[in-house]
Amino acid sequence: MNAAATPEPAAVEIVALTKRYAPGTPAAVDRIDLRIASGSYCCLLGPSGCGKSTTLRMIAGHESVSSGDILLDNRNITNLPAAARGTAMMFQSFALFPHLSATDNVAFSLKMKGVGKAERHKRANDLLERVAMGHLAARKPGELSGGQQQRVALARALITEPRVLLLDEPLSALDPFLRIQMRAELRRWQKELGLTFIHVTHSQEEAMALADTMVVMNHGVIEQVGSPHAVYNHPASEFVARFMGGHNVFDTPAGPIAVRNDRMRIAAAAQAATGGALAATVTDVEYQGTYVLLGLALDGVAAAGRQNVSVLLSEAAFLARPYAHGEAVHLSWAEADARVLGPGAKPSSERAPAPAGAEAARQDDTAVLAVPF
Ligand SMILES: Nc1ncnc2c1ncn2[C@@H]1O[C@H](COP(=O)(O)OP(=O)(O)OP(=O)(O)O)[C@@H](O)[C@H]1O
Repeated sequence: MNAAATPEPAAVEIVALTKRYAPGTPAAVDRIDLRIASGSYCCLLGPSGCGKSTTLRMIAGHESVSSGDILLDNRNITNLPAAARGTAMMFQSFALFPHLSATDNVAFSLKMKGVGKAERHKRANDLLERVAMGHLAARKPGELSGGQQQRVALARALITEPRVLLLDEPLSALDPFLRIQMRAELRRWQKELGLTFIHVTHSQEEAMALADTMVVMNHGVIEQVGSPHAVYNHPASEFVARFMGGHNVFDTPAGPIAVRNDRMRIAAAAQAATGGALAATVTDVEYQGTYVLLGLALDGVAAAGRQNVSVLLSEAAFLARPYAHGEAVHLSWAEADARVLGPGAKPSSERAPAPAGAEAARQDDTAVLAVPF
């Protein structure tokens, strides 16, 4: 790649994409449809085994497709070899050659293509300059920090002039501090390069920090697609609300609802208005600095798995009225903060007609005193 030139980003379209590893087994990826905007940062997110890496590998051409299509700027790349697709992959472990310098690692694919030494070294060093690694170009991977290795891995992926960069858990080999630092760098590079990035992660926090578009997957299907703000504020299903965290799910006569834990209203049991607020007991008080996280158990609720509720208070609110372990309280929320949850996506074999709207926010701000059943 000419370090000064930025290739046009490409839009990726996935149509009814399916992967079944063996006949008779459930599909690892089950008829998913997705359009990823050109020049955007897309995160595929979901629990282990949900099919996100399989999806990425099919886009990369490292895994065959059982059925469906993958288009890159309207060009059907489904059956093209990996090297002919216009994609490049950056792996979790960076997969650098330990015996080669940073320059030779980056230049490797050009060498395979028969590009002369002077030319390939120039292009590799230009790219290393671009990721602020020019001064360490002669070092081998073992002489570089994790973050520096990641920059070399990025330069190596970019040397093939990809239109789309595919990143498979690119931060998970780094320690937590470096992970946050490199996350910011990835985002900056994506904006600077203007490329389409598709990044697989199991971390909600990472996806929220990076993505223009989040794709939440479960059991081989897509549960929800949207901006981090949209997904966090309007989870489409109970799975998304629980997987994203920071939400409580309650059963109500109208169906399950989600309420963000920072939108919960809490009052001492003695002060609460009678009639309907949920009685609960504080089971845990966790100081988090800016916030204090209260863990609570609902009183007298039989439904397994939904008894535990969390409430996030600002430090100031908590200091103004500290709650103590074992204290009896009442919980409620404004109706505008309740999100009605749809049934969630199902694998195509079980798929029912589209769920009803996922959100039932109202304009009024009256407290709902919903009672679980
Ligand atoms: N090579 C394979 N052969 C058979 N089954 C596979 C293979 N690779 C993955 N699977 C299965 O396909 C499903 C999806 O796996 P995949 O690796 O795509 O999930 P993932 O969401 O990326 O999970 P993780 O975060 O653990 O990597 C899982 O049930 C997995 O066991």
